[in-house]
Amino acid sequence: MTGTADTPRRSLPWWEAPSATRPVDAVLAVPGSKSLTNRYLVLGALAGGGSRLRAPLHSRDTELMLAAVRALGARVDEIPGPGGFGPDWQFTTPLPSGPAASATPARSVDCGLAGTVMRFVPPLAALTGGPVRFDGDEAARHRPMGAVLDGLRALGVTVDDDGRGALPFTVDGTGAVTGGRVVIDASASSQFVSALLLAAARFAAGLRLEHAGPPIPSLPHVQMTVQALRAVGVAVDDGTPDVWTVEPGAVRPFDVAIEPDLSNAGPFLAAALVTGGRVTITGWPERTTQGGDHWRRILPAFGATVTSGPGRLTVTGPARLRPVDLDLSAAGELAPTVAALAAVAPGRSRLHGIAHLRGHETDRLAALRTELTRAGAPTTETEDGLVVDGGRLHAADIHSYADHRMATFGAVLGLVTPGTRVADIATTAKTLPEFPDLWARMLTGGRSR
Ligand SMILES: O=C(O)C1=C[C@@H](OP(=O)(O)O)[C@@H](O)[C@H](O)C1
Ligand SMILES: C=C(OP(=O)(O)O)C(=O)O
Repeated sequence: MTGTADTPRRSLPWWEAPSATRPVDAVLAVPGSKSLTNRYLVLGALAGGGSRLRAPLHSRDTELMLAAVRALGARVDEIPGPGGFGPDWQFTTPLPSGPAASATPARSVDCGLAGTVMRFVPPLAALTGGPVRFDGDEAARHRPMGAVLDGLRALGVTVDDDGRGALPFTVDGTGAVTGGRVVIDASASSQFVSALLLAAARFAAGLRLEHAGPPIPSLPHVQMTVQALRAVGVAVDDGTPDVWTVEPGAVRPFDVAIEPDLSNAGPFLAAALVTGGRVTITGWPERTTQGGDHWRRILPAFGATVTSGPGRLTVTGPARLRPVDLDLSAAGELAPTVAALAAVAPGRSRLHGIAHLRGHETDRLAALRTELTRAGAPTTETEDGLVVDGGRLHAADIHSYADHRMATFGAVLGLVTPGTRVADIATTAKTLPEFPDLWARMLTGGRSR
């Protein structure tokens, strides 16, 4: 997979983005959270047998995580689930730990373009005996991960890479990790912290993790990690900012229902705003650590009305969107959808706190600047965000850079610009393979589940 903001891939099929002929009015269920699914796959590999994920997300990122924990020796069965989005996953055997019985051939983990796989799995690999080679898509080799590799080295783990602090690399586990104190700079990704915390209860001395550097982005995701660990009996102290202590101990088997992915709900909610319509997402949790819950604060800034009832969230669009000035540091993964809304809102919008998006699936600040400008919303990059002059969009061919959220960003623009095409809509399979179908259902006033 290649393509940067300035040299997008050119040979991909184009998707004719449907435009909205009337305000959308739909009630939709979205599949499970990528972030929760991949955390519980890691925790299931560390817990005793029997752990079950109900209604997990089935998508490229989660199938890659499943394949990774299986490659490391965990056994996971598929069990028919009640929902409409695929089977449950049940662990029968966790990861083997301790030294390899004899010299084992290197196992390999394909990270695809999944940040959660490339960051969360190396500490697991260190707990198993023998070498594990990690690689992924070409674009994944540009995503930062030096803090995880250096953190593991500081904890006594052997890691071989080519010195760039990125894929590909090999973790040569002895079957045990000493653990102790480690200091990292997690300003490029909250996943660096989550990665080390998730496996830490199995380190002999546990972990005292300290962050030193500019602020950590996406902090709700760290809170999600802490909460998931506590739910499976792991003692975590997060009482001091930028310091986490994890006590060594067992990870308890669990039975967990995965919440819907609230970040993936975003483009559907955005459809209500740009068409002056109404969209309800079912299964919206009352309390959650998902960054996608920030839609409740973000969408009203554009003039939308957000109401929630038991297990649902309804968004009603205004007659005309207002421009915004938003700090998205807590929920950077929402930025492409927010940028699409800013492009529709007449006037100048400013998005900040998202410098780390340069290390996401693609350099998202460059990609958004390029595509917004192409579609008639002149956009400039700042040190940590974007300035978007919205309100005068026209049809365009939107490049998606192998980035699921750039593809759904294009779909939102397409609602209000007949003739818009989006490259490689299939890239949405990273976290939402059902996207084109759900989008079509939304536009025909559909209900799902
Ligand atoms: O831990 C997680 O599940 C995630 C953390 C965030 O990463 P960053 O901190 O790199 O933004 C988020 O953007 C990503 O989509 C998922
Ligand atoms: C940044 C994202 O993904 P990843 O988990 O690959 O970092 C994302 O989904 O927006």
